[in-house]
Amino acid sequence: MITMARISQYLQTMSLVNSVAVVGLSFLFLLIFLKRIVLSGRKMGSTSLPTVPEVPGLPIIGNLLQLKEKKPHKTFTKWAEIYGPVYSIRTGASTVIVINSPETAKEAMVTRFSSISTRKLSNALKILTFDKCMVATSDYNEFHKMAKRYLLTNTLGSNAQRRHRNHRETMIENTTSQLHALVKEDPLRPINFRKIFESELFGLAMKQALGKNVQSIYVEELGTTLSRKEIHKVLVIDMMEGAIDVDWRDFFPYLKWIPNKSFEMSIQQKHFRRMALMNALIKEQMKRIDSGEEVNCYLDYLLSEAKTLTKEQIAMLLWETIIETADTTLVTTEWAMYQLAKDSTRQDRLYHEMEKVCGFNKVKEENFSQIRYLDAVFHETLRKHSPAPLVPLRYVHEDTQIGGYYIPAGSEIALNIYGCNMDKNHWENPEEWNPERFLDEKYDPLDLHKTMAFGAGKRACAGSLQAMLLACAAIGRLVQEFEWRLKDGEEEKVDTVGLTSQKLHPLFVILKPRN
Ligand code: HEM
Repeated sequence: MITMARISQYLQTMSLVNSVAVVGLSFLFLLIFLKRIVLSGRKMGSTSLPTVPEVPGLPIIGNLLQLKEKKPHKTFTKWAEIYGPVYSIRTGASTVIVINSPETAKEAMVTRFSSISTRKLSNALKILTFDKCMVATSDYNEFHKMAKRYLLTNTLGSNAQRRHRNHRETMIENTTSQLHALVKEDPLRPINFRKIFESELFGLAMKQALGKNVQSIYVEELGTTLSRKEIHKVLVIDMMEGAIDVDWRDFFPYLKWIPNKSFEMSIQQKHFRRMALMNALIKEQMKRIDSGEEVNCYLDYLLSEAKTLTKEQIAMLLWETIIETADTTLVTTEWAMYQLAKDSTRQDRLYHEMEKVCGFNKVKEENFSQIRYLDAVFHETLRKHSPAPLVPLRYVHEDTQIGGYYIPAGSEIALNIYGCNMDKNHWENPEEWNPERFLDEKYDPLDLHKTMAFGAGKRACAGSLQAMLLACAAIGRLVQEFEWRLKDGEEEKVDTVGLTSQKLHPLFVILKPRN
């Protein structure tokens, strides 16, 4: 009986095992079948294409250790020589497709834009951009379109730039007269060019945004009065530093439940101080507006036109124009003056070409299109010293293809503008600063996109016109007024720092006024 019972139990177990096995096997076959269908479906679409080459890395952390030094654009460019213009890396849990040639970058930014129009922000940038509440970091949505329209209409479009011309002229006059005063004091003393230009540029940024070049302000939420220098630090310097702060949880989102207190406190504090200061600056200007005094500036425009925006959104959009004006144009102008001070032959050439067009008159914006060499100096500086070397990461929200490779949804895209502008297949001797390359007939003097410096497509730089007008006016006038020479030992100081390619060491020059 016992044996029979055991046999029967055995048979029952076996039949259960069999049933489970049959169900299991059927499920497995179903999975294989479904996978085949999915794959064959993909084959018809983008996945008949090869996957991108991978840069070998380590388990779990991927390529993070290889990116320790803070200039990933340079590492990416070196890898492009080994793996080609499109390759993938792993930063912890994320796969990032890095694009390094002008052709593939244009394909990504223009042709494939609809599949990669959203942003992937680091934890620091999520806080500092008030969760994408800026034109430059928002996704391509209704907010973006509305905010960009406001920005172009009041500040950055060509009509708006015409209306702001007086600010540019004042800025250039102030810069040159301060330089003249310093040279008069001591003709041989090296001058810190950045100190003067940075302050003047920041003044212009505040006038365009708020209608006033504020010298100091009491900030109630901070319980203190901030000087002009402190205002610049809170709105520009701290923000640029915070933007590249790394939270290790960016790379391992599955560990986001582990607190990273020191990181959070530092970023939240920067954000709090920036918002407190913006609120105080806005409040002060509201008093002006309430007293009936209107000024052509972004604040007045947003308050009268953008009724649906919240107080925080207005503060963020105003701050956006301040930081964007104050940083990249400084980077470009400082590098251009470094190159010209280093190269007296090219400096003389620029001077004489301006003389041919303007005689002894001060160079004006109307003259720019006739002075091809000025345009060439500007574009060559943008190419060699790409102020925005990496575009903030984009997110691939549907399968797509770039450069003949299959790019799966869920990847992130890093557009290496520096790599595009240094691509040996596109530029002869890319390491050389050679404005003459842009004198070639094939370049249209009015084209602001001779290099990839301003990006491309729907998200191309909205401030390219302003950047060109400011940088060319400054470069032109500075060379008309002075002979530039680098301070001894300055030539080797070519290292960069930060999110943009700012010179690590401020530019020190010896100036000789021209008669
Ligand atoms: C030499 C100076 C500058 C360079 C090299 C530069 C570079 C860039 C680049 C590469 C992008 C594209 C980002 C992307 O594709 O995601 C961009 C976007 C943008 N830039 Fe600039 N920029 C400069 C100056 C300025 C200035 C002066 C402003 C404004 C005051 C400005 C405002 C913007 C805005 C609003 C966007 C976002 C456009 C959009 O998303 O539709 N930029 N810039």
